Order: sequence, then C-alpha cells, then structure tokens
Amino acid sequence: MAPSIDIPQTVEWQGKQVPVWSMQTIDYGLILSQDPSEIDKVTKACLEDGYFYLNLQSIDGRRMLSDQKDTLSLMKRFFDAPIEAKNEYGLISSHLGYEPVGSRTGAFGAGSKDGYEMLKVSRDEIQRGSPKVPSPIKNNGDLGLLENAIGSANTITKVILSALSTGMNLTGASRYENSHRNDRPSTTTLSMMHYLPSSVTGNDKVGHQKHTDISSLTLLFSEQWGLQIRPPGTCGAREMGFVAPRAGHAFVHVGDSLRFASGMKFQSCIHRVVPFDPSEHRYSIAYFLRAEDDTMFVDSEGRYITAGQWHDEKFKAFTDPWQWQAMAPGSMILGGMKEAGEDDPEGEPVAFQVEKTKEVAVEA
Ligand SMILES: O=C(O)CCC(=O)C(=O)O
Ligand SMILES: [Fe+2]
Repeated sequence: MAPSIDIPQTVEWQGKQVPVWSMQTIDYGLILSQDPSEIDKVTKACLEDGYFYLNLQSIDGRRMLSDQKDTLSLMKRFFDAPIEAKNEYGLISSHLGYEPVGSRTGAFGAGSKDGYEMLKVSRDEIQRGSPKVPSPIKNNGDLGLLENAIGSANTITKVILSALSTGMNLTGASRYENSHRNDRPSTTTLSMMHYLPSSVTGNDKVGHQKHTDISSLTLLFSEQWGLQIRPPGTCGAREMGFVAPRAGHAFVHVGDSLRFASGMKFQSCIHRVVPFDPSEHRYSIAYFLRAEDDTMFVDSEGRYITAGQWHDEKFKAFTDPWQWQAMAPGSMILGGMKEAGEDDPEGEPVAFQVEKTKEVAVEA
C-alpha cells in the first residue's frame, strides 16, 4: 500500500480557509532509471500542472537532502551577518550576488515591496572555481558545501530534463539536455532566500510577487509554509492555494524557458510567497536550471529570441518599479500563462493591503 500523505485540503490563513493543492509525487530513483511509467507520470504532470513533488528519500536523492540541510545552516549564518558584509559586492550580475529586502515588487502587487533578502551563487562561477561570494561564507568549507549543493541540484534537474525529453519523444540534438550543457554560458544559479518578519520590514514589504520563473526547471526547498501556486485549469487558472512543505521532498516546477522550448505544451507554474506566519523568519533554497544563453525559442509575445534575452528582459521587469513593470509586455511576468478571476477571491488580507489609488507619473 502506498504510504498515506497527511496533507490537509485547506488551511486557515488570515482568517480564511485557503486551498492546499494536491499534486503528483515523482520518485527520483525511478526517473533516474528511466522507468517508463514514471517518465509518463512526470511528463503528464508538466503538461497538465507544470509542477510536482520530487521524492528524494532514496539512496540517489539523500545526498541532495543533506546538501540542502548544510545550505540551510550556511545561509542562516550568512543572513545573520551585518548588512555591510552581506552586501560586500552587491548584486554583481542578475544571477550572482546579494539583493537586499525591498528590491522587487511584493506579494500583494502594485505599490508593495518584497520582504526577502537573497544571495545567488552562479553555477558557471562555482564551476570556474573562484566565485565572488561575500566574506561571511568565503572559506573553503563553505565554498565546498555550495559546490556540492549546486552539483546535486544540477544533476537532479538534468535527470528530470532528460526524462521529459524522452517523455516528449525527442531524439538527438532536439533533446532538452542539449540546450543545457554545463560548458556553455547560462544564468543557472542557486538562490538562497530569507523572508523577514513583517514586524521588521513593515506591512508594505512582504513576500514575493506573483510570477512564473524565467528558468527551465526550478528545484525548490523550504521547510516552511508560504509558497502559493495557481494551478492551471481548463477554464483559466484556479485560485491561489498553498504548497504544503513535505520532508524529504522538493517542489519542482516548470519555468518559461521549458514552456517555450516545448512549443507552449508544458505549463509554467504561477506562484508567489505570502507571509503564512508574519512573525517568523522563512528560508527557502531554489536552484534555477536555465537554458544556455544563446538557445533560441519563440516567447509568449511570439518573438524569436534567445534564452539570455528573455532572462535579461524578465529580470528587468521583476526589479523595475511597479509603474514600469506595468508597461512591460503583458505576458512577461506570467510567461504568457492565462488567468481568470482573482488570486484572493475574498479580497487581499486587510493587514497587507497597500494604498494603490495614487496615480504616479512615470518618466520615460
Ligand atoms: O521562496 C520561495 O519559496 C519561492 C521563491 C521564488 O519563487 C523565486 O525565487 O522565483
Ligand atoms: Fe519563482
């Protein structure tokens, strides 16, 4: 008998019952062995939902789980350091360096700011052996640990990519792995995030705005609640609901690049992060496997562009003030995914409502 999964169907948040979405669970050991029915299952999950849980409890996945635990303690130590030390190099490039709280739009849209600080370590840099990481985590032990975490996450996401190529009957050069080679430049990166309590940031700096990822695949770890998704449906995306954290599992989702590479067949996952418990510090680790910079695809605006250009344009839209974000191509933030209805059908939580009525002039 399959082990029972103790995930509630709804959870109380801000005085309301909010859905907790169920999803497929994919076994990493089985896809590593190219098990035909697991390959069908993961392909179907990406075609229909755009996300799934990945069970990493077998011998092949447990190394990643221990790398995740090590990364968690490393990042807690890093985020405890003084801001001058964390920000030693600032944001060196979009996929490398430190971003302080409030650099982007927040969970409740226009007018709000995000409530997290973030450190990104690029795979290309770690591969070259001399990543520019700030002094609090610069010793050899820390760099070795980051290299292990990036190596494990890179292997896992490529195993999934390979299963998806097989599931989509791709052969030779058209397989997805062939546009994700390690020796070609890409913006692939490990991102460590720390969401601060709203008593520290203020109620106008909370969470992480609704978006789809730039990446091909995102491998996401958090032991804490807060992540919400909008599952795609036949009549438009359903309402925002939580992803329950599951010990021994990662949450994996498809990003824009793989959706574009699949000819819009895979779903790109719409998600955001809200303060589930506004008084807690929340930590998450995301590995963004991204296509080689010069991979070509047709984007959600119908343009034939490179993965590098999609990354740069969308990253700019993420970090632009919301007034400018509103002027970016309509499909950019959600990668062309369609929505119907409100994220929060009963209205946004009162505690986090921001004033949105003021018209702010935008200078061109
Ligand atoms: O913190 C999380 O759980 C998700 C972060 C996220 O969506 C992102 O960095 O793209
Ligand atoms: Fe994301």
